[in-house]
Amino acid sequence: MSFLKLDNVGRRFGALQALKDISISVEQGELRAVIGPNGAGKTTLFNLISGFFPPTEGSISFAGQPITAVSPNALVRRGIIRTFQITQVFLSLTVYENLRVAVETAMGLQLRPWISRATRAQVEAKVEELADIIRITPKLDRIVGEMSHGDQRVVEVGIALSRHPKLLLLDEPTAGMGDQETHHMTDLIRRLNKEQGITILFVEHDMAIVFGIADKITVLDNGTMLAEGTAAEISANPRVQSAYLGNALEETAV
Ligand SMILES: Nc1ncnc2c1ncn2[C@@H]1O[C@H](COP(=O)(O)OP(=O)(O)OP(=O)(O)O)[C@@H](O)[C@H]1O
Repeated sequence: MSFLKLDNVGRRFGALQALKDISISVEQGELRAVIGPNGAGKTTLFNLISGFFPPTEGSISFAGQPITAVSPNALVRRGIIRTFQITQVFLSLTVYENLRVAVETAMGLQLRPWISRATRAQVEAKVEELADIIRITPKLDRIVGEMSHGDQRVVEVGIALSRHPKLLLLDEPTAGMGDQETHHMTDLIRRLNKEQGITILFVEHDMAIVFGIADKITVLDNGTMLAEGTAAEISANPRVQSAYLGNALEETAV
């Protein structure tokens, strides 16, 4: 059984057919990249999966349950987390404080006037665990607003993790990052998938990253699904080459 399944999904905005006849199956534990030129429909696809708006055609299921018309908040509770959706990075707070607020919120503690010492210790342990996973421990006392863009996005991922995602949707996770930050984020994505077992769908323009880490790649073009397959299959697909990859493939020498 597919973990995430889209059956003939389409989305119209008035006269514009932004997505048409999209059928995708993602297995549990998969690391799936979604690629395509600007306007191909990648963000629209994420909006549909995360419940921002429903498809105008077709159906979506997750973990065997239909989710076609389920609200974003209900989907978060079911484990579908899109980074910005729950990302409330407080720029004036430290990394530690941001993670602590996220953990307290996830544990339903935010409205409690008083938290026991045992619960406080539990929160602290969880914050330290998250910091360790995202490799931010040395920067826990830094004010988030004073950190680099790359570090801020890593903190966002840490906050997303506090909600125990089963399916994590990352929209251009390395956009605007330098080499070192890109490497950190790419390594984080891979570890979340391989070590934490989180199924991940990510939109990415950097083909070296896509071909380097994705188990499978879905290629969208002009609202339709052009191809789906492993890196080797996609790089050998003539339709993909002519529609999108072209020189990018030669440059990464896949
Ligand atoms: N809410 C909306 N209302 C109207 N049109 C929309 C809406 N969202 C997306 N579109 C249109 O749907 C098409 C697909 O857009 P989408 O943002 O999904 O593409 P994309 O692949 O994410 O592009 P990019 O790589 O530039 O982010 C575009 O023509 C866009 O203008």
